[in-house]
Amino acid sequence: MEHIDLAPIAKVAGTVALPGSKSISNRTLLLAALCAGQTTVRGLLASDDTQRMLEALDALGVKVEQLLDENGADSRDFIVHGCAGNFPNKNADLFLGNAGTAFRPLTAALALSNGSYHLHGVARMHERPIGDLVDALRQAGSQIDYLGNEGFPPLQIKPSLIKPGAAAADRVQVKGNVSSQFLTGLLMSLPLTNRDMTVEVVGELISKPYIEITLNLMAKFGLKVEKKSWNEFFIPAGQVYQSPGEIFVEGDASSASYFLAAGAIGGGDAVRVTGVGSESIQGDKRFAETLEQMGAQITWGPNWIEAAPPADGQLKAIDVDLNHIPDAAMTIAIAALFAKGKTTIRNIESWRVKETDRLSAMATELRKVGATVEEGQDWISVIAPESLTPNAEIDTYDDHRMAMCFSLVALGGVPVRINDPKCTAKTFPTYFEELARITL
Ligand SMILES: O=C(O)C1=C[C@@H](OP(=O)(O)O)[C@@H](O)[C@H](O)C1
Ligand SMILES: C=C(OP(=O)(O)O)C(=O)O
Repeated sequence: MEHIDLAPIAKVAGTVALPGSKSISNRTLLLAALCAGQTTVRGLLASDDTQRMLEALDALGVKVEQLLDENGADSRDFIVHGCAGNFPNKNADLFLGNAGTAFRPLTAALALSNGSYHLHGVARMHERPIGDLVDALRQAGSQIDYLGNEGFPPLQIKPSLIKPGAAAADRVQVKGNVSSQFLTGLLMSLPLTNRDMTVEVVGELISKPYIEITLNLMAKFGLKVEKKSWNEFFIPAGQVYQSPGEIFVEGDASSASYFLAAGAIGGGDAVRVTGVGSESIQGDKRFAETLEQMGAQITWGPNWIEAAPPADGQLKAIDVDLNHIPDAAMTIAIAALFAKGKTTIRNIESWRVKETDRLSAMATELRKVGATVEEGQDWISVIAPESLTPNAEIDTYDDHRMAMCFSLVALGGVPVRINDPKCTAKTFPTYFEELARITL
Protein backbone atom coordinates (compact mmCIF):
# COMPACT_ATOMS: atom_id res chain seq x y z
CA MET A 1 0.00 0.00 0.00
CA GLU A 2 1.31 3.43 -0.89
CA HIS A 3 1.97 5.59 2.16
CA ILE A 4 3.53 8.83 3.34
CA ASP A 5 5.73 8.97 6.43
CA LEU A 6 5.43 12.28 8.23
CA ALA A 7 8.28 13.35 10.52
CA PRO A 8 7.40 15.07 13.79
CA ILE A 9 6.39 18.68 13.16
CA ALA A 10 7.76 21.08 15.78
CA LYS A 11 6.22 24.30 14.46
CA VAL A 12 3.86 25.57 11.83
CA ALA A 13 3.37 29.11 10.55
CA GLY A 14 2.46 30.84 7.33
CA THR A 15 -0.38 31.32 4.89
CA VAL A 16 -2.28 28.80 2.80
CA ALA A 17 -4.28 29.92 -0.24
CA LEU A 18 -7.17 27.47 -0.16
CA PRO A 19 -8.29 25.52 -3.21
CA GLY A 20 -11.86 26.17 -4.38
CA SER A 21 -14.84 24.96 -2.39
CA LYS A 22 -16.13 21.57 -3.49
CA SER A 23 -19.70 22.43 -2.49
CA ILE A 24 -19.68 25.73 -4.38
CA SER A 25 -17.81 24.32 -7.41
CA ASN A 26 -20.20 21.48 -8.12
CA ARG A 27 -23.35 23.50 -7.45
CA THR A 28 -22.09 26.33 -9.66
CA LEU A 29 -21.26 23.98 -12.53
CA LEU A 30 -24.73 22.47 -12.47
CA LEU A 31 -26.54 25.82 -12.13
CA ALA A 32 -24.42 27.30 -14.94
CA ALA A 33 -25.31 24.28 -17.08
CA LEU A 34 -29.01 24.76 -16.38
CA CYS A 35 -29.19 28.44 -17.26
CA ALA A 36 -29.32 30.10 -20.64
CA GLY A 37 -26.16 31.73 -21.95
CA GLN A 38 -22.56 31.63 -20.83
CA THR A 39 -21.18 31.74 -17.31
CA THR A 40 -17.51 32.26 -16.50
CA VAL A 41 -16.70 30.29 -13.37
CA ARG A 42 -13.46 31.40 -11.74
CA GLY A 43 -11.36 29.44 -9.25
CA LEU A 44 -13.04 26.05 -9.70
CA LEU A 45 -11.67 23.32 -7.45
CA ALA A 46 -9.42 20.83 -9.28
CA SER A 47 -10.18 17.46 -7.70
CA ASP A 48 -11.81 14.10 -8.30
CA ASP A 49 -15.27 15.30 -7.24
CA THR A 50 -15.32 18.30 -9.57
CA GLN A 51 -13.79 16.23 -12.36
CA ARG A 52 -16.74 13.81 -12.07
CA MET A 53 -19.18 16.72 -12.45
CA LEU A 54 -17.27 18.13 -15.45
CA GLU A 55 -17.30 14.69 -17.11
CA ALA A 56 -21.02 14.33 -16.42
CA LEU A 57 -21.79 17.69 -18.03
CA ASP A 58 -19.69 16.68 -21.02
CA ALA A 59 -21.64 13.41 -21.35
CA LEU A 60 -24.87 15.40 -21.16
CA GLY A 61 -23.76 17.58 -24.05
CA VAL A 62 -23.05 20.74 -22.08
CA LYS A 63 -20.05 22.59 -23.49
CA VAL A 64 -17.50 23.65 -20.86
CA GLU A 65 -14.27 25.40 -21.91
CA GLN A 66 -11.22 25.58 -19.67
CA LEU A 67 -9.46 28.93 -19.99
CA LEU A 68 -5.68 29.34 -20.16
CA ASP A 69 -3.69 31.49 -17.78
CA GLU A 70 -1.23 34.19 -18.87
CA ASN A 71 1.49 31.53 -19.37
CA GLY A 72 -0.71 29.45 -21.63
CA ALA A 73 -1.28 26.76 -19.00
CA ASP A 74 -4.69 25.44 -17.93
CA SER A 75 -6.27 27.82 -15.45
CA ARG A 76 -9.01 27.11 -12.91
CA ASP A 77 -11.38 29.33 -14.84
CA PHE A 78 -14.05 27.85 -17.11
CA ILE A 79 -16.78 29.04 -19.44
CA VAL A 80 -19.96 26.98 -19.15
CA HIS A 81 -22.35 27.20 -22.10
CA GLY A 82 -25.74 26.71 -20.47
CA CYS A 83 -28.45 24.53 -22.00
CA ALA A 84 -31.43 26.56 -20.70
CA GLY A 85 -32.75 23.68 -18.63
CA ASN A 86 -32.70 21.17 -21.48
CA PHE A 87 -29.69 18.84 -21.60
CA PRO A 88 -28.78 18.18 -25.27
CA ASN A 89 -28.08 14.45 -24.71
CA LYS A 90 -31.19 12.50 -23.75
CA ASN A 91 -29.25 9.28 -23.24
CA ALA A 92 -26.13 9.08 -21.11
CA ASP A 93 -24.10 6.88 -18.84
CA LEU A 94 -22.61 8.83 -15.94
CA PHE A 95 -19.84 7.58 -13.66
CA LEU A 96 -19.88 9.84 -10.61
CA GLY A 97 -17.19 8.27 -8.44
CA ASN A 98 -17.91 8.97 -4.79
CA ALA A 99 -19.03 12.56 -5.28
CA GLY A 100 -22.21 13.14 -3.27
CA THR A 101 -22.37 16.73 -4.58
CA ALA A 102 -22.49 15.36 -8.12
CA PHE A 103 -24.63 12.25 -7.59
CA ARG A 104 -27.52 13.65 -5.59
CA PRO A 105 -28.14 16.94 -7.49
CA LEU A 106 -27.65 15.27 -10.89
CA THR A 107 -30.13 12.55 -9.96
CA ALA A 108 -32.71 15.21 -9.25
CA ALA A 109 -31.96 17.29 -12.34
CA LEU A 110 -31.95 14.31 -14.71
CA ALA A 111 -35.06 12.76 -13.20
CA LEU A 112 -36.89 15.91 -14.38
CA SER A 113 -35.17 16.07 -17.79
CA ASN A 114 -37.11 13.64 -19.96
CA GLY A 115 -34.22 11.34 -20.82
CA SER A 116 -32.68 7.94 -20.11
CA TYR A 117 -29.76 8.16 -17.74
CA HIS A 118 -27.65 5.55 -16.00
CA LEU A 119 -25.97 6.93 -12.86
CA HIS A 120 -23.35 4.91 -11.03
CA GLY A 121 -20.24 5.34 -8.92
CA VAL A 122 -17.55 3.55 -6.95
CA ALA A 123 -18.50 0.63 -4.69
CA ARG A 124 -18.84 2.91 -1.65
CA MET A 125 -21.21 5.23 -3.54
CA HIS A 126 -23.44 2.19 -4.04
CA GLU A 127 -23.61 1.87 -0.24
CA ARG A 128 -24.53 5.51 0.32
CA PRO A 129 -28.31 6.03 0.63
CA ILE A 130 -30.37 7.84 -1.99
CA GLY A 131 -33.83 6.39 -1.29
CA ASP A 132 -35.26 9.52 0.33
CA LEU A 133 -34.41 11.56 -2.77
CA VAL A 134 -35.81 8.94 -5.16
CA ASP A 135 -39.04 8.79 -3.13
CA ALA A 136 -39.42 12.56 -3.37
CA LEU A 137 -38.74 12.63 -7.12
CA ARG A 138 -41.27 9.87 -7.72
CA GLN A 139 -43.88 12.04 -6.00
CA ALA A 140 -43.07 14.72 -8.57
CA GLY A 141 -43.70 12.23 -11.40
CA SER A 142 -40.16 10.96 -12.11
CA GLN A 143 -39.46 7.38 -13.12
CA ILE A 144 -36.38 5.93 -11.45
CA ASP A 145 -35.32 2.29 -11.06
CA TYR A 146 -32.79 0.84 -8.64
CA LEU A 147 -30.31 -1.35 -10.51
CA GLY A 148 -28.80 -2.88 -7.37
CA ASN A 149 -30.10 -2.60 -3.84
CA GLU A 150 -33.37 -0.80 -3.16
CA GLY A 151 -32.61 2.68 -1.82
CA PHE A 152 -29.06 2.88 -3.21
CA PRO A 153 -27.25 3.65 -6.47
CA PRO A 154 -26.78 2.62 -9.23
CA LEU A 155 -29.91 4.15 -10.76
CA GLN A 156 -31.64 4.09 -14.10
CA ILE A 157 -33.68 7.18 -14.83
CA LYS A 158 -36.41 6.87 -17.47
CA PRO A 159 -37.92 9.64 -19.57
CA SER A 160 -40.51 11.73 -17.82
CA LEU A 161 -41.24 15.38 -18.20
CA ILE A 162 -43.37 17.12 -15.67
CA LYS A 163 -45.18 19.77 -17.68
CA PRO A 164 -47.06 22.67 -16.20
CA GLY A 165 -50.56 21.48 -15.45
CA ALA A 166 -49.65 17.80 -15.77
CA ALA A 167 -51.08 15.48 -13.17
CA ALA A 168 -48.08 15.39 -10.89
CA ALA A 169 -47.85 16.62 -7.35
CA ASP A 170 -47.06 20.26 -6.71
CA ARG A 171 -45.87 19.33 -3.26
CA VAL A 172 -43.13 16.83 -2.49
CA GLN A 173 -42.01 15.53 0.84
CA VAL A 174 -38.43 14.59 1.59
CA LYS A 175 -36.77 13.27 4.69
CA GLY A 176 -34.04 15.50 6.05
CA ASN A 177 -32.25 13.30 8.54
CA VAL A 178 -29.87 11.29 6.29
CA SER A 179 -28.36 13.88 3.97
CA SER A 180 -29.14 17.52 3.18
CA GLN A 181 -27.96 16.85 -0.37
CA PHE A 182 -31.39 15.38 -1.17
CA LEU A 183 -33.07 18.69 -0.38
CA THR A 184 -30.32 20.56 -2.23
CA GLY A 185 -30.94 18.42 -5.31
CA LEU A 186 -34.69 19.01 -5.18
CA LEU A 187 -34.39 22.76 -4.66
CA MET A 188 -32.00 23.17 -7.58
CA SER A 189 -34.03 20.93 -9.92
CA LEU A 190 -37.71 21.54 -9.21
CA PRO A 191 -37.65 24.89 -11.07
CA LEU A 192 -37.31 22.70 -14.21
CA THR A 193 -40.94 21.62 -13.73
CA ASN A 194 -42.08 25.21 -14.17
CA ARG A 195 -44.84 24.70 -11.61
CA ASP A 196 -45.42 26.19 -8.22
CA MET A 197 -43.62 23.67 -6.06
CA THR A 198 -43.49 23.18 -2.31
CA VAL A 199 -40.88 20.98 -0.71
CA GLU A 200 -41.77 19.76 2.73
CA VAL A 201 -38.93 18.43 4.84
CA VAL A 202 -40.15 15.63 7.03
CA GLY A 203 -38.42 15.29 10.38
CA GLU A 204 -35.19 16.96 11.39
CA LEU A 205 -33.05 18.50 8.68
CA ILE A 206 -29.33 17.86 9.17
CA SER A 207 -26.37 19.85 7.85
CA LYS A 208 -28.52 22.99 7.45
CA PRO A 209 -25.75 25.40 6.40
CA TYR A 210 -25.38 23.46 3.14
CA ILE A 211 -28.94 24.46 2.29
CA GLU A 212 -27.94 28.07 2.83
CA ILE A 213 -25.16 27.59 0.24
CA THR A 214 -27.73 26.14 -2.17
CA LEU A 215 -30.19 29.01 -1.71
CA ASN A 216 -27.43 31.59 -1.94
CA LEU A 217 -26.11 30.22 -5.24
CA MET A 218 -29.59 29.73 -6.71
CA ALA A 219 -30.23 33.40 -5.96
CA LYS A 220 -27.02 34.36 -7.79
CA PHE A 221 -28.51 32.53 -10.80
CA GLY A 222 -31.73 34.52 -10.47
CA LEU A 223 -33.88 31.86 -8.84
CA LYS A 224 -35.95 32.78 -5.79
CA VAL A 225 -36.96 30.19 -3.22
CA GLU A 226 -39.21 31.16 -0.34
CA LYS A 227 -37.98 29.53 2.83
CA LYS A 228 -41.06 29.42 5.05
CA SER A 229 -39.17 27.46 7.71
CA TRP A 230 -36.52 24.73 7.75
CA ASN A 231 -39.39 22.35 6.99
CA GLU A 232 -41.02 24.16 4.09
CA PHE A 233 -39.65 25.73 0.92
CA PHE A 234 -41.75 27.24 -1.88
CA ILE A 235 -40.48 27.64 -5.45
CA PRO A 236 -42.80 29.90 -7.46
CA ALA A 237 -43.45 28.86 -11.07
CA GLY A 238 -42.30 30.92 -14.03
CA GLN A 239 -38.67 31.28 -13.04
CA VAL A 240 -35.70 30.25 -15.17
CA TYR A 241 -32.04 30.23 -14.25
CA GLN A 242 -30.18 33.27 -15.52
CA SER A 243 -26.44 33.54 -15.88
CA PRO A 244 -24.75 35.94 -13.44
CA GLY A 245 -22.11 36.38 -16.20
CA GLU A 246 -19.15 35.68 -13.96
CA ILE A 247 -18.94 33.88 -10.64
CA PHE A 248 -16.03 33.37 -8.24
CA VAL A 249 -15.65 30.16 -6.24
CA GLU A 250 -14.61 30.75 -2.62
CA GLY A 251 -11.83 28.74 -1.01
CA ASP A 252 -12.95 25.51 0.66
CA ALA A 253 -13.88 26.04 4.31
CA SER A 254 -13.71 22.32 5.13
CA SER A 255 -10.17 22.15 3.73
CA ALA A 256 -9.35 25.20 5.85
CA SER A 257 -10.04 23.21 9.01
CA TYR A 258 -6.78 21.22 8.85
CA PHE A 259 -4.58 24.32 8.65
CA LEU A 260 -6.54 26.21 11.28
CA ALA A 261 -6.27 23.22 13.61
CA ALA A 262 -2.53 23.07 12.86
CA GLY A 263 -2.25 26.75 13.81
CA ALA A 264 -4.12 26.15 17.05
CA ILE A 265 -2.03 23.11 17.98
CA GLY A 266 1.17 24.13 16.34
CA GLY A 267 3.71 25.65 18.71
CA GLY A 268 4.51 28.39 16.21
CA ASP A 269 3.03 31.61 14.98
CA ALA A 270 -0.45 31.85 13.56
CA VAL A 271 -1.51 29.99 10.45
CA ARG A 272 -3.67 31.97 8.05
CA VAL A 273 -5.95 30.57 5.39
CA THR A 274 -7.11 32.80 2.55
CA GLY A 275 -10.18 32.34 0.37
CA VAL A 276 -12.58 31.93 3.29
CA GLY A 277 -13.41 34.49 5.96
CA SER A 278 -16.27 36.21 7.77
CA GLU A 279 -18.04 36.90 4.44
CA SER A 280 -17.99 33.28 3.33
CA ILE A 281 -21.30 31.58 2.47
CA GLN A 282 -19.97 28.23 3.76
CA GLY A 283 -21.14 26.93 7.10
CA ASP A 284 -17.80 25.25 7.73
CA LYS A 285 -16.26 28.66 8.44
CA ARG A 286 -17.86 28.14 11.85
CA PHE A 287 -15.26 25.47 12.55
CA ALA A 288 -13.11 28.42 13.69
CA GLU A 289 -15.68 29.21 16.41
CA THR A 290 -15.44 25.67 17.74
CA LEU A 291 -11.66 25.87 17.74
CA GLU A 292 -11.99 29.15 19.65
CA GLN A 293 -14.18 27.37 22.24
CA MET A 294 -11.22 25.03 22.71
CA GLY A 295 -9.06 28.04 23.54
CA ALA A 296 -7.46 28.78 20.17
CA GLN A 297 -6.88 32.42 19.26
CA ILE A 298 -8.88 33.17 16.14
CA THR A 299 -8.77 36.32 14.02
CA TRP A 300 -11.19 36.96 11.16
CA GLY A 301 -10.88 39.00 8.00
CA PRO A 302 -13.49 39.25 5.27
CA ASN A 303 -11.57 36.73 3.16
CA TRP A 304 -9.21 35.07 5.63
CA ILE A 305 -9.08 33.37 9.02
CA GLU A 306 -6.07 33.00 11.29
CA ALA A 307 -5.56 30.52 14.13
CA ALA A 308 -2.89 30.57 16.82
CA PRO A 309 -2.42 28.45 19.97
CA PRO A 310 -4.26 29.45 23.16
CA ALA A 311 -2.63 32.24 25.16
CA ASP A 312 -1.79 29.74 27.94
CA GLY A 313 -0.63 27.17 25.38
CA GLN A 314 -3.21 24.53 26.32
CA LEU A 315 -6.27 23.59 24.26
CA LYS A 316 -9.22 22.46 26.38
CA ALA A 317 -11.78 19.74 25.78
CA ILE A 318 -15.37 20.60 24.81
CA ASP A 319 -18.74 18.87 24.60
CA VAL A 320 -20.46 20.08 21.44
CA ASP A 321 -23.22 19.39 18.91
CA LEU A 322 -21.55 19.69 15.49
CA ASN A 323 -24.47 18.72 13.26
CA HIS A 324 -24.03 22.02 11.40
CA ILE A 325 -20.41 21.26 10.36
CA PRO A 326 -20.26 17.48 9.82
CA ASP A 327 -17.10 17.54 7.66
CA ALA A 328 -14.97 19.92 9.73
CA ALA A 329 -16.22 18.13 12.87
CA MET A 330 -13.75 15.35 12.09
CA THR A 331 -10.93 17.83 12.56
CA ILE A 332 -12.24 18.60 16.07
CA ALA A 333 -11.90 14.90 16.91
CA ILE A 334 -8.20 15.24 16.03
CA ALA A 335 -7.77 18.54 17.87
CA ALA A 336 -9.06 16.60 20.90
CA LEU A 337 -5.74 14.71 20.87
CA PHE A 338 -4.11 17.96 21.96
CA ALA A 339 -6.74 19.08 24.47
CA LYS A 340 -6.98 18.62 28.19
CA GLY A 341 -9.98 16.53 29.21
CA LYS A 342 -12.65 14.58 27.36
CA THR A 343 -13.99 16.01 24.10
CA THR A 344 -17.43 14.81 23.00
CA ILE A 345 -18.85 15.50 19.54
CA ARG A 346 -22.62 14.95 19.25
CA ASN A 347 -25.33 14.67 16.60
CA ILE A 348 -23.06 13.38 13.85
CA GLU A 349 -24.83 10.20 12.78
CA SER A 350 -24.40 11.22 9.12
CA TRP A 351 -20.70 10.31 9.55
CA ARG A 352 -21.81 6.70 9.15
CA VAL A 353 -22.95 7.15 5.53
CA LYS A 354 -20.20 9.30 4.09
CA GLU A 355 -16.94 8.19 2.38
CA THR A 356 -16.69 5.45 5.00
CA ASP A 357 -18.36 4.87 8.35
CA ARG A 358 -16.45 7.78 9.83
CA LEU A 359 -17.50 7.16 13.42
CA SER A 360 -16.06 3.68 13.35
CA ALA A 361 -12.99 4.65 11.28
CA MET A 362 -12.18 7.63 13.54
CA ALA A 363 -12.51 5.53 16.70
CA THR A 364 -10.28 2.77 15.32
CA GLU A 365 -7.52 5.08 14.13
CA LEU A 366 -7.60 7.41 17.17
CA ARG A 367 -7.00 4.36 19.35
CA LYS A 368 -3.88 3.56 17.28
CA VAL A 369 -2.29 6.83 18.47
CA GLY A 370 -3.17 6.05 22.08
CA ALA A 371 -6.44 7.94 22.61
CA THR A 372 -9.25 6.61 24.79
CA VAL A 373 -12.30 6.64 22.54
CA GLU A 374 -15.97 5.89 23.05
CA GLU A 375 -18.43 5.77 20.19
CA GLY A 376 -22.24 5.79 20.09
CA GLN A 377 -24.67 5.73 17.17
CA ASP A 378 -24.34 9.50 16.71
CA TRP A 379 -21.48 10.64 18.93
CA ILE A 380 -17.82 10.11 19.72
CA SER A 381 -15.72 11.04 22.73
CA VAL A 382 -11.95 11.34 22.79
CA ILE A 383 -9.49 11.59 25.67
CA ALA A 384 -5.91 12.33 24.68
CA PRO A 385 -3.15 10.00 25.88
CA GLU A 386 -0.28 11.30 28.06
CA SER A 387 1.80 11.18 24.91
CA LEU A 388 0.87 10.09 21.40
CA THR A 389 2.03 6.65 20.25
CA PRO A 390 4.91 7.08 17.77
CA ASN A 391 4.91 5.45 14.32
CA ALA A 392 1.22 4.64 14.18
CA GLU A 393 0.17 3.34 10.77
CA ILE A 394 -3.07 5.08 9.92
CA ASP A 395 -5.55 3.50 7.53
CA THR A 396 -7.60 6.02 5.59
CA TYR A 397 -10.54 3.96 4.20
CA ASP A 398 -10.49 5.82 0.87
CA ASP A 399 -11.62 8.87 2.85
CA HIS A 400 -9.76 12.10 2.05
CA ARG A 401 -10.69 13.55 5.44
CA MET A 402 -9.19 10.63 7.36
CA ALA A 403 -5.84 11.24 5.61
CA MET A 404 -5.91 15.01 6.14
CA CYS A 405 -7.06 14.73 9.77
CA PHE A 406 -4.44 12.21 10.84
CA SER A 407 -1.57 14.16 9.24
CA LEU A 408 -2.00 16.50 12.23
CA VAL A 409 -0.79 13.75 14.57
CA ALA A 410 2.74 14.73 13.47
CA LEU A 411 2.21 17.98 15.41
CA GLY A 412 2.32 15.88 18.57
CA GLY A 413 6.05 15.38 18.14
CA VAL A 414 5.75 11.82 16.83
CA PRO A 415 6.27 10.32 13.40
CA VAL A 416 3.12 8.98 11.75
CA ARG A 417 2.46 6.92 8.63
CA ILE A 418 -0.60 7.71 6.52
CA ASN A 419 -1.66 4.92 4.19
CA ASP A 420 -3.01 5.73 0.72
CA PRO A 421 -2.37 9.49 0.99
CA LYS A 422 -3.57 10.04 -2.58
CA CYS A 423 -7.15 9.60 -1.38
CA THR A 424 -7.03 13.34 -0.62
CA ALA A 425 -7.60 13.79 -4.38
CA LYS A 426 -11.36 13.68 -3.74
CA THR A 427 -11.24 17.32 -2.66
CA PHE A 428 -7.58 18.34 -2.15
CA PRO A 429 -4.97 16.64 -4.36
CA THR A 430 -2.12 18.91 -3.18
CA TYR A 431 -2.88 18.69 0.55
CA PHE A 432 0.46 17.21 1.68
CA GLU A 433 2.45 19.79 -0.33
CA GLU A 434 0.48 22.59 1.33
CA LEU A 435 1.03 21.08 4.77
CA ALA A 436 4.77 20.91 4.07
CA ARG A 437 4.78 24.61 3.16
CA ILE A 438 3.60 25.68 6.62
CA THR A 439 5.88 23.21 8.42
CA LEU A 440 8.92 25.00 9.86
O1 LIG B 1 -24.21 19.81 0.08
C1 LIG B 1 -22.98 19.70 0.23
O2 LIG B 1 -22.17 20.32 -0.47
C2 LIG B 1 -22.49 18.80 1.30
C3 LIG B 1 -23.32 18.42 2.32
C4 LIG B 1 -22.86 17.60 3.46
O3 LIG B 1 -23.46 16.34 3.33
P1 LIG B 1 -24.77 15.85 4.19
O4 LIG B 1 -25.87 16.80 3.90
O5 LIG B 1 -24.99 14.50 3.61
O6 LIG B 1 -24.36 15.87 5.62
C5 LIG B 1 -21.35 17.45 3.50
O7 LIG B 1 -20.97 16.41 4.34
C6 LIG B 1 -20.77 17.21 2.12
O8 LIG B 1 -19.38 17.06 2.15
C7 LIG B 1 -21.08 18.36 1.21
C1 LIG C 1 -19.11 13.85 2.81
C2 LIG C 1 -18.29 14.33 1.90
O1 LIG C 1 -18.48 14.26 0.55
P1 LIG C 1 -19.74 14.08 -0.40
O2 LIG C 1 -19.88 15.38 -1.11
O3 LIG C 1 -19.38 12.96 -1.33
O4 LIG C 1 -20.94 13.76 0.44
C3 LIG C 1 -17.03 15.02 2.29
O5 LIG C 1 -16.40 15.67 1.44
O6 LIG C 1 -16.64 14.95 3.47
